[in-house]
Amino acid sequence: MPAFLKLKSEEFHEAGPAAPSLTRDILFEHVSFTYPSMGHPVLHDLNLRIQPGEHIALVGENGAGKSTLAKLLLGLYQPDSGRILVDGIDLHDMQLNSWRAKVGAVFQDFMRYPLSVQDNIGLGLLDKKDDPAAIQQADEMSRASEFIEHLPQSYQTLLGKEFEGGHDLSYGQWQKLAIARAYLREAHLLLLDEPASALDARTEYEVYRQFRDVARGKTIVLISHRLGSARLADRILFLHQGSITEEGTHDELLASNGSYAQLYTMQAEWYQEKAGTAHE
Ligand SMILES: Nc1ncnc2c1ncn2[C@@H]1O[C@H](COP(=O)(O)OP(=O)(O)OP(=O)(O)O)[C@@H](O)[C@H]1O
Repeated sequence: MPAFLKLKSEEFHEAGPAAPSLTRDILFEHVSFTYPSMGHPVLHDLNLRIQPGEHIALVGENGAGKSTLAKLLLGLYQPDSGRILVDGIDLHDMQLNSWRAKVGAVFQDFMRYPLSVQDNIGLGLLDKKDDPAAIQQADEMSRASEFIEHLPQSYQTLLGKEFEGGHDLSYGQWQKLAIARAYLREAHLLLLDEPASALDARTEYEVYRQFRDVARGKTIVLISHRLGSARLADRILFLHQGSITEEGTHDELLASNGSYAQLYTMQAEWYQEKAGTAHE
């Protein structure tokens, strides 16, 4: 069972209106959220409008609330106060299954299914599961095809340590399959929470760039600590202790010389130093 279904709270609605067929507009209105085990809110009075087809990057330090925001958007948790509207419909009142069917999500704790490569990618997509052309396109986009070609039975290779003869993959290879699976869903909204953290910075950048190019017209929310990938987004939101403290394009945020600019400069210097020592 996918991780996000396990997280699902019992109190969510399965009645109510279905998710709109075309996601036009996502609106966070004064959203606050507190985990029951925490004494203070993780998100405070957050206001955010995501335009249709917009590519958003959510960045900020560890614990700023980025994943929590993504989970609220998926309907895994409900705000304590405020509301999240999709095309004007409160997520709380919507049939969550129909909403999730329109969202392709890759979380840090993505699932690894003890199935063949092909089934791992096409899982739950009856129309796509046996469509090799669609699967191959998704793999090329996620760069999964590079290692699949070298597996003993290519797409039919059985994955997972659970099976005798099952082939295990590296974390980064599993991650590429999860990205391919999300791409194949033809979702209106793609929610990518550190989808490529196990990949090196250059591969992450390439995967995200390709994803962005093929996903034109779809809304993308990317969470990444690598600001080199985040800079490809139409708009970057910098989260600090549960509030959006800076927002704009990469160039605008650099020009404003705030926390984003500092973090970006630090990362750029780090990569330059690393490249320098590699050449010594
Ligand atoms: N299930 C949970 N129960 C209780 N507290 C949680 C839970 N998930 C996250 N938190 C806490 O909420 C805060 C925000 O966490 P969140 O994962 O949203 O941050 P983040 O910005 O995505 O961080 P990171 O960059 O490290 O992934 C943190 O203090 C975290 O410890």
